[in-house]
Amino acid sequence: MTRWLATRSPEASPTLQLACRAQHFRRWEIPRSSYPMTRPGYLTWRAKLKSQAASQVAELLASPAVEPALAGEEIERVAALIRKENLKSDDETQILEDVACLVFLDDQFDEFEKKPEIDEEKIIGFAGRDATAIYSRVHADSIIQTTIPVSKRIGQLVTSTPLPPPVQPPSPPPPSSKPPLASLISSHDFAAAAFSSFPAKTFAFVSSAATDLHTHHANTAAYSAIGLRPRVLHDVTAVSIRTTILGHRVTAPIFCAPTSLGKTVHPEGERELGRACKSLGIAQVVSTSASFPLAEVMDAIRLTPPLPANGREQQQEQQDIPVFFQLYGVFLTVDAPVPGKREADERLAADESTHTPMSGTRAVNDAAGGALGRIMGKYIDASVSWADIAWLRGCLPSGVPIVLKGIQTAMDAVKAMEMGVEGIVVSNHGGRSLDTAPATVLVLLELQRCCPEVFDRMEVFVDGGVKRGTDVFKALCLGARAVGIGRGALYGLNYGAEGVRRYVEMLNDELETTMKMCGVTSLDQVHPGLLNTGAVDHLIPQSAAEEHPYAKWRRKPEGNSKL
Ligand SMILES: Cc1cc2nc3c(=O)[nH]c(=O)nc-3n(C[C@H](O)[C@H](O)[C@H](O)COP(=O)(O)O)c2cc1C
Repeated sequence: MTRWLATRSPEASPTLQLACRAQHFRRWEIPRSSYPMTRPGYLTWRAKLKSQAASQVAELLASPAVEPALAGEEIERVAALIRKENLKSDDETQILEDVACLVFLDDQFDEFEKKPEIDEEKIIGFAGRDATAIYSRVHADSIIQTTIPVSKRIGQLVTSTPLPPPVQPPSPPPPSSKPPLASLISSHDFAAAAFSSFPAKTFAFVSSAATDLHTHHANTAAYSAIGLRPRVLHDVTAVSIRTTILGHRVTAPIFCAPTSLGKTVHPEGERELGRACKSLGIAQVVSTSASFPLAEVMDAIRLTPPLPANGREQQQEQQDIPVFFQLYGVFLTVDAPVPGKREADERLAADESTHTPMSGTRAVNDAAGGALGRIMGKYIDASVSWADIAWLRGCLPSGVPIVLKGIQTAMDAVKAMEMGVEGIVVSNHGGRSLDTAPATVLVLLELQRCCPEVFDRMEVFVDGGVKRGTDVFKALCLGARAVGIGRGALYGLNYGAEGVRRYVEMLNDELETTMKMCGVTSLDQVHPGLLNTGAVDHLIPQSAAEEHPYAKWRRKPEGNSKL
């Protein structure tokens, strides 16, 4: 359906695209045999299919799991299209009907024609009436004659009727519906723009998270559940959000978290992200699964001219922008010994030419799908353990910091501190690894409660679900040195470096506003007392112990059972 929609209507609106993909939603639930094999039976069956698919799809689209959320009118429009309302007067409904017909011609016509009950008159009727009408609308004889080779017969029937002269489709195909960058003013706007303009597979790969998405949603929801305690009557004329990360000065406590396969979003992928980070004066962590080798990312960064210094005194920082990987430090991701099960990514086949030069692995599809996330599974070593941290330290030149990314409990934060690493990222991979793992801001609270000393002995970073300047502020109040942005940076990258800059500057502005409203002017003034965490306190473990607080029963080893 998607392919034929692109042919029939390259400029199809996002709602039409959705309706097109969803029009046969759970069709198998109402088999044709459940209605009499007569024409009235057929028509009733079709009407039932449409109304059931429309209401099920509307229900699904309204669920909180759908991100970014769709407006009620958009959902209603998708449902109306699936119901094929106003077929004669609504151009989009007509396009949807045409696409269904084209799919039939392409895929099912030959089988249909062979059925004994289908006589010549019906075929000629269908070809002369329906197919010719579509043909006239599409205005491109190549569609029927060349791209449906199996249906030669229909081609003959159609082309034997008088037709308007073929008109070439507009070239080049118009760009997908991407709103102008200047119209985007929130992280949600960027996500919506990505939804309407990324190819379906790219959006599935970037936005997806593990299984039922609980952790993915909890990351953001936990920030909303924490309240601010605004303080008034402080002089907040000038605020500074500058800080340092592992000894390097940066203009904001925000960094681009490592994300793989940047080319799926922008042809210059991580190189373009690097240009944006350099001109912003913020840190970038480059993934081992980047679309470019590290040296090429570094070249792009080196060649990026610094922007003129602005109010945040960027110029000095631009000489010293930390790129973490193997230069300024090593971020070792520890929360994904195996890839998470990301079903939205799994369901759509991957482009098998997608590969990651640093790991040397490539996308592969099979009957179950083709998650791009599987690429990582091909080189991750599930046997890596704490002992390897000491080994890694021995391999690195002295002074190169190690940061463990993916710490999710006080126990592991303490262990990391004892191993002497310079930093940790409290992260659950943006909810992409293990569903129902805790929201990361709650893990910061756990560290505050159970092992506050870690904040003095290492730099603690956090990522996951940060969508607002208030989120950044809350993380910093709870001891984070800086926050990582994963998906958001890729949604910005949809518009190139300029988009990433707009995205980060938008968060910076929101952060500054929050600081002013809370009566603080620099990041060394933030502290947990500026927050009300009452709504989540009961979720925070009481100690850094392995034991469950009260459930003590343990399974007996096999063989000792008295039963
Ligand atoms: C498309 C995508 C690819 C990612 N690839 C990596 C990766 O290669 N290595 C890694 O440590 N984390 C990876 N992550 C996780 C991010 O570094 C980060 O932890 C997460 O995205 C933060 O959550 P957020 O997207 O809600 O900001 C990836 C995340 C996304 C969305």
